[in-house]
Amino acid sequence: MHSIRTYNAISPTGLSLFPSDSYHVDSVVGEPDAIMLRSHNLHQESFPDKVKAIARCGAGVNNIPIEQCTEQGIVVFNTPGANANAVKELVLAGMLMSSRNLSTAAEFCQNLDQSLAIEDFNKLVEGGKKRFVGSELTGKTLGVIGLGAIGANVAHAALALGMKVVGYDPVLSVDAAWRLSSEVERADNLPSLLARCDFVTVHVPANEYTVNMLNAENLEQAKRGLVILNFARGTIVEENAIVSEIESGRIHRYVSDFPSAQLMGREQVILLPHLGASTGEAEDNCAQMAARQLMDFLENGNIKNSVNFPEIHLSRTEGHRIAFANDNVPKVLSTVLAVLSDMDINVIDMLNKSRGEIAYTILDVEHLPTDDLIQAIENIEHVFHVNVF
Ligand SMILES: NC(=O)c1ccc[n+]([C@@H]2O[C@H](COP(=O)([O-])OP(=O)(O)OC[C@H]3O[C@@H](n4cnc5c(N)ncnc54)[C@H](O)[C@@H]3O)[C@@H](O)[C@H]2O)c1
Ligand SMILES: O=C(O)[C@H](O)COP(=O)(O)O
Repeated sequence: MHSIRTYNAISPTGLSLFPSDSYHVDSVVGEPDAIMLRSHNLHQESFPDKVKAIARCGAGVNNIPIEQCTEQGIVVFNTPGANANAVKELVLAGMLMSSRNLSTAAEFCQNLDQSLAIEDFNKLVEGGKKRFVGSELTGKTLGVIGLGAIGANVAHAALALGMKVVGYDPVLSVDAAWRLSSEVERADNLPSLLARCDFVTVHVPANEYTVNMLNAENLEQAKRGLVILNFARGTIVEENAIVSEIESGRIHRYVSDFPSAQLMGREQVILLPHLGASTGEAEDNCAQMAARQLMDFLENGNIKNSVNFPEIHLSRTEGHRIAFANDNVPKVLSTVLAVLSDMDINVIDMLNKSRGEIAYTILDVEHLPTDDLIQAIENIEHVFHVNVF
């Protein structure tokens, strides 16, 4: 029986994929084999030795101590692209809310004097509307920072609306580059992107390289009337700089999914309660993908969409499976194979992959591995987390 501890509201569509006769899934499991979560912060928590994997139902993994997990041999998964459409739609909503002044216009209507006679009421409506005259998206320029799953979706939707799109992503993967329309122009740096855009949207992960990526220095180069959209993480945009450029009139609107006390109460700021991935469809997609990845790992040792371990898939053979992780240094695999050879154990199939400082091997052997064999592999220097499937 595998036990999975959950945090946050995870879609039942995903949780129901775990067969109840072989999985115990609950929010109160004390010593789980794996953890499944959304934005719950794990940074202050320690993980019992039994924990083998953590699955983030979503994209951002800044709530998980990845380095600590890697040291403990815990495989961390996320679900790339599973909520990208939901975020794209909210970015479009944010652009429309800003360009047509929708939040202030809607608030104006909610506060109209209901006691007025119908003619006076209508006069107020018609008279008031000139305060909210907006502009159209077609023909405007959108800057997209980070052209991964969400950024590419947003870029393509903006092109379809007749906008020009400029992208900035110096670490774009080859796969992501293949998916991107050739109509997306490339900016070499942030100041040049900011200088020519009417809207700028950020879609990069929160990490040490992206803290305050939009800041006082580069926002000084921005075109007047700029709308900035932040559906990535609060830390990516320097709030003090946003506030001062709002006060200078350079920034027309700041739309953020990450509210803070400093941003509240300003007409030019539209705040949402981290709603980007909160659609039924995205929650289902993320939970299903996370559940499938966890099951394939816990049952077969295969790894797909991990942020700290190599991708690896070995189809099951008739044999018995052993998988182990080790420091990515010479001679570990040959030592393991020598142990098998000394014990007269025949290897049917094998796959070894590495990623940075971690190596991971799946071995299918002819006979059921004994405790002595597992102990012998565990005793080899640099090997950690040996599992039998
Ligand atoms: N608001 C929400 O609810 C919500 C939902 C999903 C994702 N997110 C956030 O959005 C982020 C992006 O999600 P995604 O699914 O597009 O991820 P992704 O991994 O598909 O794309 C991220 C892109 O950022 C690029 N990048 C990384 N560092 C960069 C840098 N320093 N400069 C420029 N580009 C850089 C990468 O090359 C990649 O193309 C997530 O990490 C998460 O924090 C928020
Ligand atoms: O990184 C993500 O996928 C989003 O921020 C979604 O977070 P949530 O699952 O807590 O809504």
